[in-house]
Amino acid sequence: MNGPSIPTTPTTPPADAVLPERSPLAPAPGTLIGSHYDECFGCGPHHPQGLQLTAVAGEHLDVTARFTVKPAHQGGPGLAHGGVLVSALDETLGTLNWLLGAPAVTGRLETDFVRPVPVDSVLHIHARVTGVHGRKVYSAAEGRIGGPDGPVAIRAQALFIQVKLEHFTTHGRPEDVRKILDDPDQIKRARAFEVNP
Ligand SMILES: CCCCCCCC/C=C\CCCCCCCC(=O)SCCNC(=O)CCNC(=O)[C@H](O)C(C)(C)COP(=O)(O)OP(=O)(O)OC[C@H]1O[C@@H](n2cnc3c(N)ncnc32)[C@H](O)[C@@H]1OP(=O)(O)O
Repeated sequence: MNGPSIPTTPTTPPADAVLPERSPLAPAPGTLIGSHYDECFGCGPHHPQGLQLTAVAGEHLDVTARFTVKPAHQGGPGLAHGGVLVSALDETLGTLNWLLGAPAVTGRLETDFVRPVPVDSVLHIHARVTGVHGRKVYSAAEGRIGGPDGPVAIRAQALFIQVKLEHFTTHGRPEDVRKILDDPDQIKRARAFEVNP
């Protein structure tokens, strides 16, 4: 008999997916994409144990990001933990949604670990949208070490699903949601999405 069903939806875009224009609200090419939430594990500047990843908007529907592997990120001795690297790619892929002007969450993320990443390495990440189909955003990323043109250490393909802001207000722990709603700066960032959902 068959075992439990495993989701097999591919993360490559279907033939009728489109590559939309950048949102008019997208950060200009070459500018830093600010953190979407100060306490985000991936990009929050106020998260002391977080990855504190910074991402810069590309010319098209693409971003570049840098992540420095610290001793706290070890899996094997002196080597980055694979799950931490996946988080860095997930976060970078998430920043693509600023270019599309609509919030989205990861539905599926497939990763190839190509070579080990030592502590102190800078992972140079490039991520791009590969297609949009309704609420589904298809994307891909690779992380290189030794420089932006160095060898690929990790690559991923993802499917993000666009959601309304209520996704966060409904499901988040109430005290954290309340803190955001009480912070005019954070609201401004969230509102940037609402103008062009
Ligand atoms: C004023 C408020 C202030 C708030 C401020 C906040 C602003 C923040 C802004 C931006 C934050 C970005 C944060 C980035 C952080 C990095 C990214 C992450 O790590 S995100 C966390 C990890 N991901 C999750 O926690 C998702 C958990 N899953 C879900 O919530 C649902 O399953 C969801 C939304 C993904 C889908 O649920 P459905 O009910 O909306 O939609 P259905 O109908 O199930 O799916 C739509 C289509 O997508 C496919 N799909 C869904 N999940 C799939 C999967 N896992 N694999 C393959 N296909 C999937 C389905 O087959 C369907 O396809 P067909 O339209 O029928 O062709």
